[in-house]
This record gives sequence, C-alpha cells and structure tokens, in this order.
Amino acid sequence: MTVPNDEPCLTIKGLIKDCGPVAGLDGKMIRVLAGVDFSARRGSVTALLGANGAGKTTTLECAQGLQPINGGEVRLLGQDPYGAGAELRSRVGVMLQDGGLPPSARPVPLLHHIASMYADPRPVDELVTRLGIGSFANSNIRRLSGGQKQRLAMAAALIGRPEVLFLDEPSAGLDPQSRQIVFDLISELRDDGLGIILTTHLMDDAQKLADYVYIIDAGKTVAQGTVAELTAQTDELADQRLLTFDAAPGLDLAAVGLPHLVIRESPPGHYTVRGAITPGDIAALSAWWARGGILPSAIHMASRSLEDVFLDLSGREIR
Ligand SMILES: Nc1ncnc2c1ncn2[C@@H]1O[C@H](COP(=O)(O)OP(=O)(O)OP(=O)(O)O)[C@@H](O)[C@H]1O
Repeated sequence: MTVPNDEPCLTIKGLIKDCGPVAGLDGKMIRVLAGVDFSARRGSVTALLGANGAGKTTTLECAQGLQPINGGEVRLLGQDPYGAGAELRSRVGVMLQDGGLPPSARPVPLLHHIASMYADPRPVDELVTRLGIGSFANSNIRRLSGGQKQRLAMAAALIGRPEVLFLDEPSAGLDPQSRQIVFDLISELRDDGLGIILTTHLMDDAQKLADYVYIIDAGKTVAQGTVAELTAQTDELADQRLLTFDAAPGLDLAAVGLPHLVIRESPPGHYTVRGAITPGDIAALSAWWARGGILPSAIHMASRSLEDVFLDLSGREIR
C-alpha cells in the first residue's frame, strides 16, 4: 500500500506510555508519555525536539512499533506498527544513534548482506560513494570512529529504499564535512518523497533541516509549527525586539532620543537596541544616523531563534 504524498506517513494522537516497574518508586509504573501528538508527511523533514528525558526516544520507539502503548493511537504508513509484520518493517528505515551495528562485521560486506535481504535494494556502491564509506570499507566496525559508524548506520537504514526514515541525532559525532554530506543527502531524500523524522538536541540542525517541528516536554507535545511559525515575533513578545548594528565606536547614544528603548554599545563599535521597537523607531534611528553622518553596517533585526523558543517552552533549568 503506498500512501499518497499529502497523507501523513506517521500519525500519533494522544500517545500514553507507562514504563517500569521502577525500583525507586516501590515498583510502581511511571507515566513517561502523557499525551504526545505528532504527525509527519512524506516529502518532508519533521523534527522532534525535547530536553533530556522529555520522551523523544520513547515516542520514536512506540512509532516504530518497538514498544506497546498504553493509550492513544499510532499509525505508521496507515498501520498499527506494534506487532506489524515484515512487510511494514521493510518500508521503514531506522538509524539509531549508537548505530546498532554488529561490532565484528566489516562495513561493505555488512551492507551487501543487508542488501541481500531486499528484493530491490539501493546499490551498495552508490551509498558507499555518497557517504564516503570507501576509506574504511573493510575495517572492523568496532574500530570505526563515531562519525564513520554514523554514516554506515545511515547507509544501512537507506539500503532497502524505505518510504519513512527515522534518524536519531543524525549529526552526532560528525565533522563539518560529513555533516554537510549527511544534510545534503537528507534534503535530497526529502525531495525524492521520503518521510523523514528526526530527533535532535541541536537547534541549529532543526533550524536548517526541518520543514516542521514538534517540541515535547515531560511527555507531552507543547508546541508545533514550521521554524518560521515558531520563531515569529508574536505580539506577546513585541517588547523583546532586538536590533543590532555596527558603526564607529563611541557614538553619543543620548542623542538618539528614544528613551523607551535600551541602547548599548558592547563591545566597542557594536550596538544593540532592545525593547518594543516600532517602524517609527527605525525611522528615528536612521534619522539619527543621517544627522551624525553615521554609515552603519551589519544592521540586523533579530528574530527569536528556535533555541529561544525551546528554552522558553521547556525551561532553562537542567533536567
Ligand atoms: N523502561 C523505563 N523504565 C523507567 N523509566 C523509563 C523507561 N524508559 C524511559 N524512562 C524514563 O522516561 C523518560 C523519557 O525517556 P526518553 O529516553 O524517551 O527521553 P529522551 O527525550 O529520549 O531523552 P534523551 O534526550 O536524554 O535521550 C526519562 O525520564 C526516562 O528515564
């Protein structure tokens, strides 16, 4: 059964998951997921963000049918994944963070072995070249670096031409070159129509890769949207706007004449303007620049980063 492009390839509604028994709680169960909603489409990268212990791994394990659920609903490619057979598993690729690779195998023979399990596998040579696996093709897997294992795990996840791909922290351990290769490949796979679901702690990764983002906290979905929607300067945050510019050091800031804004210079030559900045204030700033013969550079009206949104929603204290 092929799910049309505009249909979700994964839908999670009100997911509840209890784990345990927990020794420290007199053997009671604890509610790890208390209402996760999540949906991913084909031809899209959907990111699941959450602090340590928020429930990301448990959510993905339930989505992949690796754990039974205690409430709510999970549909992967239209089916209940728990207890589903080989037909569904063959349409799903999973790249785990620790790779889940047999330590005594060698990369290319392992990929050929995995390929032999599929009727129409992706050519091994193509993946080896694309992911730069050739340089360690016959090394023992236990001797590979974290980034090499990560790339091999990605090749293994892709070999069966999955329709849905789960990536747990896809850029963990990757150097900048490998990260770029993996990011380009993820974008290409998305354009080919794959539904890609990834977890990450790196807001920068989510900001670069994700078409749609879900943030979970304490086992519940607390926000969802495109990066642009989540980071939009909403009216509630209108008093936290920030404009920065660079100009000659030591400008007379008292001459700006905008007392409702906080204007500072730090370090010398770098200026920040904070507060409820209005279009009129920007006109007043440029009038001040014109009066003083000031030609600023790097003028930037900052929007909230995904990290700001994440910290506001999931708290700034460590878990
Ligand atoms: N089998 C289990 N028994 C008891 N507690 C569990 C079990 N599995 C998960 N938990 C707890 O559930 C919570 C969510 O765990 P989970 O691994 O899903 O979080 P996570 O968001 O993936 O975290 P991280 O970013 O640290 O990987 C944690 O507090 C964890 O200790």
